[in-house]
Amino acid sequence: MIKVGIVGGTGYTGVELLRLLAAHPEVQLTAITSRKEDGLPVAEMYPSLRGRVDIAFSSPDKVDLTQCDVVFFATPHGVAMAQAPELLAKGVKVIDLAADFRIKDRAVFEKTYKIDHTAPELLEQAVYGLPELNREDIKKANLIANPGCYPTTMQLGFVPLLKAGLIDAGHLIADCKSGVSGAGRKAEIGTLFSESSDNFKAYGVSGHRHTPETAAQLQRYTSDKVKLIFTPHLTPMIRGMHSTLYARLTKDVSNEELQKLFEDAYADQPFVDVMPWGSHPETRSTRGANMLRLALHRPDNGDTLIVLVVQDNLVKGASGQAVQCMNLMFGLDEGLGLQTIALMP
Ligand SMILES: NC(=O)C1=CN([C@@H]2O[C@H](COP(=O)(O)OP(=O)(O)OC[C@H]3O[C@@H](n4cnc5c(N)ncnc54)[C@H](OP(=O)(O)O)[C@@H]3O)[C@@H](O)[C@H]2O)C=CC1
Ligand SMILES: CC(=O)N[C@@H](CCC(=O)OP(=O)(O)O)C(=O)O
Repeated sequence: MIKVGIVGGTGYTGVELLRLLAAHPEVQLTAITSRKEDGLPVAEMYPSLRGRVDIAFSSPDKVDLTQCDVVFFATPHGVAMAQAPELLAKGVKVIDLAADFRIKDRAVFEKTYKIDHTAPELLEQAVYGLPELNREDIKKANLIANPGCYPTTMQLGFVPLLKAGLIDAGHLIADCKSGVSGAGRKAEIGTLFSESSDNFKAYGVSGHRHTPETAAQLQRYTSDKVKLIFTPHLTPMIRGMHSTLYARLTKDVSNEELQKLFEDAYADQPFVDVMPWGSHPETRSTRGANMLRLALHRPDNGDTLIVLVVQDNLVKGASGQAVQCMNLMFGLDEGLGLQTIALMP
């Protein structure tokens, strides 16, 4: 059994990790932290876990995480970088759901997140945890930088086109919508029911921290300079993400060839579903499931290709992806514990 620790277990990605790991046949939940809820049984805070999770939260200063084989950080940016060096030195693998190790360039990280990096020596060894693009490196990794939720949709939608050299890398547009759980469980005015439930708005239009992360990753797949315009929106649903990606085709290519490109790219990827040409993927077709669905459109057969991408921000966009990485790191079947089908209706 893999002994698992979770730092930041009271938040949304933390409880989603618990839901997935409680059903995982190879995992023994060993430690879970909360700064405020020391001693509180997890199932008392989250009755959804009654009868399935029988440990209590511990204050981070009381828990010995070095007894774990792997520790997930479901914490705000800046927490994992403080603890990862010691854990790694003691042979504990680390999976960070925040951004501490996502951007290799320290200066870009510090400018984007406005915090000093306290473990820059680990940036090089950290592996970006997107299994569909980095599977072999993830298998060998000790430190995983789990991708952001929006970046997962943008990369899996744009990369096959960039790799094939079919689109203008300097003109990528991503118009993305997230459910409110994407902002986490902490209290904030913008996520109050009366602010977000009957409302729809863009945010971060002149610059969001996921733009440099995504652009740097996309750049790995083309020698042309990537220019990405990314506009996130907050949409009145709890879970779910819908990204509409626009790319300008630069080669003479048929719709059938484009569809085949995506089908071939994801043929052996259990958690990416390429839907029939012209489909309209719905966020609810992924709710609770570790699944990303996408579909292609080309209005008037012109030179603009549209890729529609949906996922559950908390599963394929965060905790499910993290468990997928854990499975790979420990030589397990990649899909272990991740077979839940989306809830309908
Ligand atoms: N929500 C989403 O859809 C996604 C989130 N992410 C990323 O995952 C991470 C967690 O997000 P989310 O679960 O939504 O956030 P939440 O705000 O819901 O939870 C954050 C958790 O971190 C703990 N925490 C906060 N500060 C510290 C600290 N200094 N030391 C130790 N623990 C701390 C809190 O617990 P307590 O106060 O009890 O100690 C809480 O359990 C973030 O970095 C986020 O950006 C990534 C992809 C998607
Ligand atoms: C709706 C909402 O607020 N979403 C968050 C993104 C959540 C996420 O994936 O982000 P990180 O792991 O990079 O923090 C935001 O835009 O800040």
